[in-house]
Amino acid sequence: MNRPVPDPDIALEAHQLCKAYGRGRRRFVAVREVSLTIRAGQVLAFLGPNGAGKTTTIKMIGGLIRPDRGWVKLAGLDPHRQPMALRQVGAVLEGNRNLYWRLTPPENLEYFGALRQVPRRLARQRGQVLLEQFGLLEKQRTPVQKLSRGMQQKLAIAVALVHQPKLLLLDEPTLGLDVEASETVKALVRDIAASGCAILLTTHQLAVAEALSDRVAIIRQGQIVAEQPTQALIQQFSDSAYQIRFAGLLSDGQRDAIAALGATVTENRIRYAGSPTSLYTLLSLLKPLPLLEVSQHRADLTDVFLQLVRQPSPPEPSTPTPKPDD
Ligand SMILES: Nc1ncnc2c1ncn2[C@@H]1O[C@H](COP(=O)(O)OP(=O)(O)OP(=O)(O)O)[C@@H](O)[C@H]1O
Repeated sequence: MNRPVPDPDIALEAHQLCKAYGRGRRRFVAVREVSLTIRAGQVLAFLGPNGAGKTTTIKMIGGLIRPDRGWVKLAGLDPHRQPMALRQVGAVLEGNRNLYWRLTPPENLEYFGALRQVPRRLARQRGQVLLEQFGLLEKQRTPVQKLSRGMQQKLAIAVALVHQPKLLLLDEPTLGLDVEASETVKALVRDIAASGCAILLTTHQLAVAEALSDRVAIIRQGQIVAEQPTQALIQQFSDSAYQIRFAGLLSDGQRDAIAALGATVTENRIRYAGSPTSLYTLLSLLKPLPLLEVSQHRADLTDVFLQLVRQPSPPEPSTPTPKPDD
Protein backbone atom coordinates (compact mmCIF):
# COMPACT_ATOMS: atom_id res chain seq x y z
CA MET A 1 0.00 0.00 0.00
CA ASN A 2 1.26 3.50 -0.83
CA ARG A 3 2.07 5.74 2.14
CA PRO A 4 0.01 8.94 2.20
CA VAL A 5 2.08 11.92 1.02
CA PRO A 6 2.24 14.55 3.82
CA ASP A 7 0.52 17.83 2.94
CA PRO A 8 3.37 20.41 2.94
CA ASP A 9 0.92 23.06 4.08
CA ILE A 10 0.18 21.29 7.38
CA ALA A 11 2.71 22.22 10.08
CA LEU A 12 1.08 20.31 12.92
CA GLU A 13 -1.28 17.42 12.99
CA ALA A 14 -2.13 15.91 16.36
CA HIS A 15 -4.50 12.97 16.13
CA GLN A 16 -6.61 11.73 19.03
CA LEU A 17 -3.95 12.24 21.67
CA CYS A 18 -4.60 10.59 25.03
CA LYS A 19 -2.55 10.80 28.19
CA ALA A 20 -3.17 9.55 31.71
CA TYR A 21 -0.97 10.13 34.76
CA GLY A 22 -0.57 7.74 37.71
CA ARG A 23 -1.76 4.20 38.15
CA GLY A 24 -4.57 2.26 39.72
CA ARG A 25 -6.83 4.40 41.88
CA ARG A 26 -4.53 7.37 41.36
CA ARG A 27 -4.87 7.14 37.63
CA PHE A 28 -6.01 10.43 36.13
CA VAL A 29 -6.81 11.01 32.47
CA ALA A 30 -5.41 14.46 31.66
CA VAL A 31 -5.99 14.45 27.88
CA ARG A 32 -8.62 12.52 25.92
CA GLU A 33 -8.66 12.19 22.15
CA VAL A 34 -7.35 15.66 21.42
CA SER A 35 -6.92 16.39 17.72
CA LEU A 36 -5.49 19.63 16.37
CA THR A 37 -4.33 20.75 12.93
CA ILE A 38 -2.44 23.95 12.15
CA ARG A 39 -1.58 25.03 8.64
CA ALA A 40 1.38 27.14 7.59
CA GLY A 41 0.80 30.78 8.52
CA GLN A 42 -2.11 30.04 10.85
CA VAL A 43 -2.33 31.01 14.51
CA LEU A 44 -4.32 28.56 16.64
CA ALA A 45 -5.19 29.73 20.15
CA PHE A 46 -5.31 26.70 22.44
CA LEU A 47 -7.34 27.79 25.44
CA GLY A 48 -8.63 26.18 28.58
CA PRO A 49 -8.99 26.72 32.32
CA ASN A 50 -6.18 25.76 34.72
CA GLY A 51 -5.58 22.03 34.71
CA ALA A 52 -7.54 21.45 31.48
CA GLY A 53 -4.69 19.60 29.77
CA LYS A 54 -2.97 22.27 27.64
CA THR A 55 0.57 21.73 28.90
CA THR A 56 0.21 17.96 28.70
CA THR A 57 -0.96 18.26 25.08
CA ILE A 58 1.84 20.67 24.19
CA LYS A 59 4.43 18.41 25.77
CA MET A 60 3.16 15.54 23.63
CA ILE A 61 3.35 17.78 20.55
CA GLY A 62 6.88 18.89 21.45
CA GLY A 63 8.04 15.29 21.94
CA LEU A 64 8.57 15.75 25.69
CA ILE A 65 6.05 13.15 26.83
CA ARG A 66 4.81 10.16 24.93
CA PRO A 67 1.07 9.90 24.30
CA ASP A 68 -0.69 6.74 25.56
CA ARG A 69 -2.62 6.75 22.31
CA GLY A 70 -2.78 8.92 19.21
CA TRP A 71 0.04 10.47 17.22
CA VAL A 72 1.70 13.76 16.33
CA LYS A 73 3.14 14.89 13.01
CA LEU A 74 5.33 17.98 12.75
CA ALA A 75 5.58 18.87 9.07
CA GLY A 76 4.85 15.20 8.37
CA LEU A 77 7.39 13.79 10.88
CA ASP A 78 6.62 12.03 14.15
CA PRO A 79 8.58 13.64 17.04
CA HIS A 80 8.32 10.42 19.06
CA ARG A 81 9.96 8.30 16.36
CA GLN A 82 11.85 10.69 14.11
CA PRO A 83 14.13 13.07 16.08
CA MET A 84 14.45 15.24 12.94
CA ALA A 85 10.84 16.24 13.58
CA LEU A 86 11.99 18.40 16.48
CA ARG A 87 13.87 20.65 14.08
CA GLN A 88 10.48 21.70 12.76
CA VAL A 89 9.44 23.21 16.07
CA GLY A 90 10.49 26.25 18.11
CA ALA A 91 9.13 26.92 21.57
CA VAL A 92 8.83 29.73 24.08
CA LEU A 93 7.11 27.80 26.79
CA GLU A 94 7.98 29.17 30.18
CA GLY A 95 8.80 32.83 30.08
CA ASN A 96 12.49 33.37 29.39
CA ARG A 97 13.73 29.86 30.06
CA ASN A 98 15.29 29.48 26.62
CA LEU A 99 17.83 32.26 27.25
CA TYR A 100 21.24 32.41 28.87
CA TRP A 101 21.16 35.41 31.16
CA ARG A 102 24.88 36.19 31.09
CA LEU A 103 25.12 36.08 27.30
CA THR A 104 24.26 38.95 24.95
CA PRO A 105 21.41 38.63 22.41
CA PRO A 106 23.69 37.65 19.46
CA GLU A 107 25.53 35.13 21.66
CA ASN A 108 22.20 33.58 22.68
CA LEU A 109 21.07 33.33 19.07
CA GLU A 110 24.36 31.73 18.05
CA TYR A 111 24.42 29.32 20.99
CA PHE A 112 20.84 28.11 20.61
CA GLY A 113 21.26 28.00 16.83
CA ALA A 114 24.23 25.66 17.29
CA LEU A 115 22.13 23.45 19.59
CA ARG A 116 19.66 23.14 16.72
CA GLN A 117 22.43 22.24 14.26
CA VAL A 118 22.47 25.63 12.55
CA PRO A 119 26.07 26.31 11.40
CA ARG A 120 27.64 29.08 13.51
CA ARG A 121 28.00 31.55 10.65
CA LEU A 122 24.45 31.05 9.46
CA ALA A 123 23.14 31.42 13.03
CA ARG A 124 25.07 34.70 13.31
CA GLN A 125 23.60 35.97 10.03
CA ARG A 126 20.06 34.94 10.90
CA GLY A 127 20.56 36.35 14.39
CA GLN A 128 21.35 39.79 12.95
CA VAL A 129 18.23 39.70 10.76
CA LEU A 130 16.08 38.67 13.73
CA LEU A 131 17.60 41.28 16.03
CA GLU A 132 16.83 43.94 13.46
CA GLN A 133 13.29 42.66 12.86
CA PHE A 134 12.67 42.53 16.61
CA GLY A 135 14.12 45.99 17.27
CA LEU A 136 16.96 44.67 19.42
CA LEU A 137 20.00 45.71 17.40
CA GLU A 138 20.96 48.49 19.79
CA LYS A 139 21.03 46.02 22.69
CA GLN A 140 23.52 43.66 21.03
CA ARG A 141 26.14 44.15 23.71
CA THR A 142 23.83 44.02 26.71
CA PRO A 143 23.62 40.73 28.64
CA VAL A 144 20.10 39.33 28.80
CA GLN A 145 19.82 39.90 32.54
CA LYS A 146 20.02 43.66 31.92
CA LEU A 147 17.30 43.74 29.26
CA SER A 148 13.72 44.74 30.08
CA ARG A 149 11.15 41.98 30.36
CA GLY A 150 9.63 42.95 27.00
CA MET A 151 13.06 42.78 25.33
CA GLN A 152 13.77 39.42 26.95
CA GLN A 153 10.47 38.13 25.64
CA LYS A 154 11.20 39.36 22.12
CA LEU A 155 14.65 37.78 22.28
CA ALA A 156 13.19 34.48 23.54
CA ILE A 157 10.91 34.43 20.49
CA ALA A 158 13.83 35.32 18.17
CA VAL A 159 15.89 32.48 19.66
CA ALA A 160 13.01 30.05 19.05
CA LEU A 161 13.03 31.06 15.38
CA VAL A 162 16.75 30.88 14.62
CA HIS A 163 16.51 27.40 13.11
CA GLN A 164 13.49 28.49 11.02
CA PRO A 165 10.91 26.08 12.43
CA LYS A 166 7.61 25.40 10.69
CA LEU A 167 5.73 25.51 14.02
CA LEU A 168 6.19 27.90 16.93
CA LEU A 169 4.79 26.96 20.35
CA LEU A 170 4.12 30.18 22.20
CA ASP A 171 3.01 30.22 25.82
CA GLU A 172 1.72 33.49 27.33
CA PRO A 173 3.75 35.73 24.99
CA THR A 174 2.50 39.00 26.52
CA LEU A 175 2.24 38.06 30.19
CA GLY A 176 3.71 40.76 32.44
CA LEU A 177 4.43 43.14 29.57
CA ASP A 178 3.25 46.76 29.52
CA VAL A 179 0.76 47.92 26.89
CA GLU A 180 3.38 49.08 24.40
CA ALA A 181 5.59 45.99 24.74
CA SER A 182 2.48 43.78 24.40
CA GLU A 183 1.49 45.54 21.20
CA THR A 184 5.02 45.10 19.81
CA VAL A 185 5.04 41.39 20.63
CA LYS A 186 1.56 40.97 19.12
CA ALA A 187 2.71 42.68 15.92
CA LEU A 188 5.74 40.37 15.80
CA VAL A 189 3.54 37.30 16.24
CA ARG A 190 1.44 38.49 13.28
CA ASP A 191 4.60 39.01 11.19
CA ILE A 192 5.91 35.55 12.08
CA ALA A 193 2.62 33.97 10.99
CA ALA A 194 2.59 36.10 7.82
CA SER A 195 6.03 34.70 6.97
CA GLY A 196 4.45 31.22 6.87
CA CYS A 197 5.26 29.83 10.32
CA ALA A 198 2.35 28.10 12.08
CA ILE A 199 1.78 29.19 15.68
CA LEU A 200 0.22 27.32 18.57
CA LEU A 201 -0.59 30.01 21.11
CA THR A 202 -1.56 29.25 24.69
CA THR A 203 -2.69 32.05 26.94
CA HIS A 204 -5.17 32.94 29.65
CA GLN A 205 -5.28 36.47 28.18
CA LEU A 206 -8.33 35.99 26.01
CA ALA A 207 -8.17 39.44 24.40
CA VAL A 208 -4.68 38.53 23.11
CA ALA A 209 -5.98 35.21 21.81
CA GLU A 210 -8.88 37.00 20.09
CA ALA A 211 -6.59 39.58 18.53
CA LEU A 212 -4.03 37.08 17.22
CA SER A 213 -5.73 33.83 16.36
CA ASP A 214 -7.27 32.57 13.13
CA ARG A 215 -8.73 29.57 14.93
CA VAL A 216 -9.49 28.69 18.52
CA ALA A 217 -9.51 25.30 20.22
CA ILE A 218 -10.94 25.19 23.72
CA ILE A 219 -10.04 22.30 25.99
CA ARG A 220 -11.89 21.44 29.16
CA GLN A 221 -11.24 18.48 31.44
CA GLY A 222 -8.94 17.00 28.82
CA GLN A 223 -11.40 17.21 25.94
CA ILE A 224 -11.79 19.67 23.10
CA VAL A 225 -15.18 21.37 23.44
CA ALA A 226 -14.86 23.81 20.51
CA GLU A 227 -12.52 24.11 17.53
CA GLN A 228 -13.41 26.72 14.95
CA PRO A 229 -12.30 29.88 13.18
CA THR A 230 -12.16 32.54 15.90
CA GLN A 231 -14.56 35.00 14.32
CA ALA A 232 -17.12 32.32 13.41
CA LEU A 233 -17.09 31.06 17.01
CA ILE A 234 -17.58 34.57 18.38
CA GLN A 235 -20.37 35.24 15.90
CA GLN A 236 -22.10 32.07 17.01
CA PHE A 237 -22.23 33.38 20.56
CA SER A 238 -23.20 36.92 19.57
CA ASP A 239 -26.73 38.18 19.71
CA SER A 240 -27.98 39.60 16.43
CA ALA A 241 -30.79 41.51 18.20
CA TYR A 242 -30.63 45.31 18.41
CA GLN A 243 -30.83 47.17 21.69
CA ILE A 244 -32.36 50.62 21.44
CA ARG A 245 -32.22 53.03 24.33
CA PHE A 246 -34.31 56.19 24.31
CA ALA A 247 -35.29 59.00 26.68
CA GLY A 248 -38.83 60.08 27.61
CA LEU A 249 -42.16 58.26 27.61
CA LEU A 250 -43.80 56.28 24.81
CA SER A 251 -47.44 56.98 23.97
CA ASP A 252 -49.87 54.03 23.92
CA GLY A 253 -50.00 54.33 20.13
CA GLN A 254 -46.22 54.10 19.86
CA ARG A 255 -46.13 51.06 22.18
CA ASP A 256 -48.72 49.24 20.07
CA ALA A 257 -46.94 50.01 16.81
CA ILE A 258 -43.59 48.88 18.23
CA ALA A 259 -45.14 45.67 19.58
CA ALA A 260 -46.70 45.05 16.15
CA LEU A 261 -43.15 44.96 14.69
CA GLY A 262 -42.24 42.17 17.13
CA ALA A 263 -40.04 44.32 19.39
CA THR A 264 -40.22 44.21 23.18
CA VAL A 265 -40.12 47.30 25.37
CA THR A 266 -38.68 47.28 28.91
CA GLU A 267 -38.68 50.74 30.50
CA ASN A 268 -36.47 52.84 28.21
CA ARG A 269 -35.03 49.93 26.25
CA ILE A 270 -36.30 48.11 23.21
CA ARG A 271 -35.05 44.74 22.05
CA TYR A 272 -35.57 44.08 18.38
CA ALA A 273 -34.53 40.95 16.53
CA GLY A 274 -36.04 41.80 13.12
CA SER A 275 -34.37 42.79 9.86
CA PRO A 276 -31.99 45.77 9.68
CA THR A 277 -34.33 47.41 7.11
CA SER A 278 -37.40 47.45 9.36
CA LEU A 279 -35.18 48.75 12.15
CA TYR A 280 -35.56 52.16 10.46
CA THR A 281 -39.37 51.84 10.61
CA LEU A 282 -39.05 51.14 14.33
CA LEU A 283 -36.72 54.08 14.86
CA SER A 284 -39.09 56.44 13.06
CA LEU A 285 -41.90 55.27 15.37
CA LEU A 286 -39.91 56.64 18.28
CA LYS A 287 -39.96 60.20 16.92
CA PRO A 288 -39.63 62.74 18.53
CA LEU A 289 -38.15 61.00 21.59
CA PRO A 290 -34.35 61.36 21.85
CA LEU A 291 -32.42 58.23 20.85
CA LEU A 292 -29.56 57.45 23.26
CA GLU A 293 -28.14 54.27 21.75
CA VAL A 294 -28.68 51.72 19.00
CA SER A 295 -26.39 48.71 19.35
CA GLN A 296 -26.00 45.02 18.72
CA HIS A 297 -24.47 42.75 21.35
CA ARG A 298 -21.30 41.22 20.00
CA ALA A 299 -19.77 38.52 22.18
CA ASP A 300 -16.03 38.46 22.76
CA LEU A 301 -13.80 35.45 23.32
CA THR A 302 -14.22 35.80 27.09
CA ASP A 303 -18.03 35.39 26.77
CA VAL A 304 -17.53 32.36 24.50
CA PHE A 305 -14.90 30.80 26.76
CA LEU A 306 -16.94 31.23 29.94
CA GLN A 307 -20.06 29.76 28.39
CA LEU A 308 -18.18 26.76 27.04
CA VAL A 309 -16.19 25.97 30.16
CA ARG A 310 -19.21 26.43 32.45
CA GLN A 311 -21.38 23.94 30.60
CA PRO A 312 -22.22 20.75 32.52
CA SER A 313 -19.37 18.20 32.51
CA PRO A 314 -19.01 16.10 29.38
CA PRO A 315 -19.86 12.40 29.84
CA GLU A 316 -16.94 10.17 30.93
CA PRO A 317 -15.81 8.18 27.90
CA SER A 318 -14.00 4.89 28.37
CA THR A 319 -10.42 5.59 29.45
CA PRO A 320 -7.39 4.39 27.48
CA THR A 321 -5.65 1.27 28.66
CA PRO A 322 -2.80 2.16 31.05
CA LYS A 323 0.72 1.64 29.76
CA PRO A 324 3.41 0.07 31.90
CA ASP A 325 5.54 3.25 31.86
CA ASP A 326 2.76 5.45 33.33
N1 LIG B 1 3.29 14.84 35.97
C1 LIG B 1 2.02 14.80 36.35
N2 LIG B 1 1.58 13.83 37.19
C2 LIG B 1 0.29 13.77 37.56
N3 LIG B 1 -0.67 14.63 37.14
C3 LIG B 1 -0.30 15.61 36.31
C4 LIG B 1 1.06 15.76 35.88
N4 LIG B 1 1.12 16.83 35.04
C5 LIG B 1 -0.13 17.33 34.97
N5 LIG B 1 -0.98 16.60 35.72
C6 LIG B 1 -2.43 16.82 35.89
O1 LIG B 1 -3.02 16.79 34.60
C7 LIG B 1 -4.04 17.78 34.48
C8 LIG B 1 -3.72 18.65 33.30
O2 LIG B 1 -2.56 19.42 33.62
P1 LIG B 1 -1.91 20.44 32.56
O3 LIG B 1 -0.67 20.96 33.19
O4 LIG B 1 -1.80 19.76 31.25
O5 LIG B 1 -3.04 21.57 32.51
P2 LIG B 1 -3.00 23.03 31.88
O6 LIG B 1 -4.22 23.15 31.03
O7 LIG B 1 -1.70 23.27 31.22
O8 LIG B 1 -3.14 23.95 33.15
P3 LIG B 1 -2.59 25.44 33.46
O9 LIG B 1 -3.42 26.40 32.65
O10 LIG B 1 -2.88 25.56 34.92
O11 LIG B 1 -1.13 25.47 33.14
C9 LIG B 1 -4.06 18.51 35.82
O12 LIG B 1 -5.10 17.97 36.60
C10 LIG B 1 -2.71 18.20 36.43
O13 LIG B 1 -2.79 18.18 37.84
